[in-house]
Amino acid sequence: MSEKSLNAAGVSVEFSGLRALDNVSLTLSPAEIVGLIGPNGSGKTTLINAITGQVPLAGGRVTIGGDQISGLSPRRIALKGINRSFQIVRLFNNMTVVENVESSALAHGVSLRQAREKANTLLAEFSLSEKAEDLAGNLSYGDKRRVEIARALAADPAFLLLDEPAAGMNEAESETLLHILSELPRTRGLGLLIIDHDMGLIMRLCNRLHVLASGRTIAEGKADEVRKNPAVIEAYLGSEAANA
Ligand SMILES: Nc1ncnc2c1ncn2[C@@H]1O[C@H](COP(=O)(O)OP(=O)(O)OP(=O)(O)O)[C@@H](O)[C@H]1O
Repeated sequence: MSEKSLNAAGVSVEFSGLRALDNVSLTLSPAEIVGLIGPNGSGKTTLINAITGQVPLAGGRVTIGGDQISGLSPRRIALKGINRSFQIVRLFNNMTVVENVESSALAHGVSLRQAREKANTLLAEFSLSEKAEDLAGNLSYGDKRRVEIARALAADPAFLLLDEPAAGMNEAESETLLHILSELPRTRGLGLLIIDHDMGLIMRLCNRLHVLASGRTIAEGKADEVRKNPAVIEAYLGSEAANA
């Protein structure tokens, strides 16, 4: 378990002259859950892409415990302890559920036996044991999402960055997911960064919020305070959410 924080400092990203992120700074500590929110196109996914090395930085740096990771390949960054999920689920549909989770552990250098053990433990934790031998492609949407998170955890990350993990889930599925995610900081000392448009889920899960609008940070801090911030209400939340 890492006691080091993940730190994005003054991060900027440009796409053909468009500044998608402008001087954004965010810290994620072990065992905390931060919600990354903002209107469509405000730069949330781009910030995850910048941290995980999927897009190059036009400015700033990303460090873990002071060691620079920006500039490394996505694979090297993953090996430093950062894992992520995508807006659209990415699984090996023709492999079984247990093979999907196992392959992620194997890619991080454990033996086949250890990988199988780890996969089985994770599937039990995620109430997916009964589906271990099912083809991943045949699962319901909510189950696929959970397998994706189990896959990410099989790599034993110190930080997990989730891009709209509850998108497309029904109420029961998102309730199960919320329960699983809320336990991770305590059980694994994991730092979680979560993008989601479901403010109910975000408010129940997150200790802190970071709000982007047009690629810039417009507010950050304790969830209760941020949701009352007039700039946030104007840019994003609407008075309804602020009163929730
Ligand atoms: N690969 C890319 N090439 C060009 N422009 C991009 C690319 N990725 C993102 N953008 C642009 O950068 C801006 C930020 O996009 P991003 O996907 O990070 O926003 P977001 O806050 O995650 O949005 P949403 O809530 O809709 O997922 C948008 O204007 C988007 O069109």
